[in-house]
Amino acid sequence: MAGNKTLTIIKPYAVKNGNLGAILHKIEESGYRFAAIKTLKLDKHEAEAFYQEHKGKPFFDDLTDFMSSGPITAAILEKENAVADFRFLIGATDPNNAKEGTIRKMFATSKTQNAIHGSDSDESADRECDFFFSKRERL
Ligand SMILES: Nc1ncnc2c1ncn2[C@@H]1O[C@H](COP(=O)(O)OP(=O)(O)OP(=O)(O)O)[C@@H](O)[C@H]1O
Repeated sequence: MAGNKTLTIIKPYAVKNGNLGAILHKIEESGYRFAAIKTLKLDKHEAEAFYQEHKGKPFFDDLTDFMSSGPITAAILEKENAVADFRFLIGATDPNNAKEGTIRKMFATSKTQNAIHGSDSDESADRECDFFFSKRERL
C-alpha cells in the first residue's frame, strides 16, 4: 500500500521571489497536512548529500550550487497516496513540459530553478524526512 507521507522543498528562487506563501497555500488547499516545516539554508556539501543519486551527472554541480544558494523551506506533507499525488501536483521537472495548474507551471523558471521538490518514492520520502527533521520536530 502506498504511504501517506512525502517530503517537499520549496527551492531558493521561489523563496527569494516571494512565492513561498502562495506555494504553501496551493499545497494546503490541495489536501495536504503539514506534519513538519522549517526554513533553512543548505551548504554545498549538504546539497550534494541530499542529491547523491545524481552525483556524476552533468547537471549535478549546477543543481547543488543552486540548492545551496539561498533559503529553502522543507516540509513533511501527509495525505493518502502522498508521493504520487504530490508529483502530479508539482508537474514535470522542466516547467516547459509542466501542465497548466501545476506548481512548476505556475512558479518555476527553468529546469534547475524549478521551484519545488517532491519525493519520488516512499523509500525516498523516509530518507528525505530523516535528512531534514528529527523525531521531536514532527507533529
Ligand atoms: N537533464 C537535466 N538538466 C538539468 N537539470 C536537471 C536535469 N535532470 C534533472 N535536473 C535537475 O535535478 C533535479 C533532480 O532531478 P530529478 O530527476 O530527481 O527530477 P525531479 O524529481 O523532478 O526533481 P526533484 O528531485 O528536485 O523533485 C531536478 O529538479 C532538476 O533541477
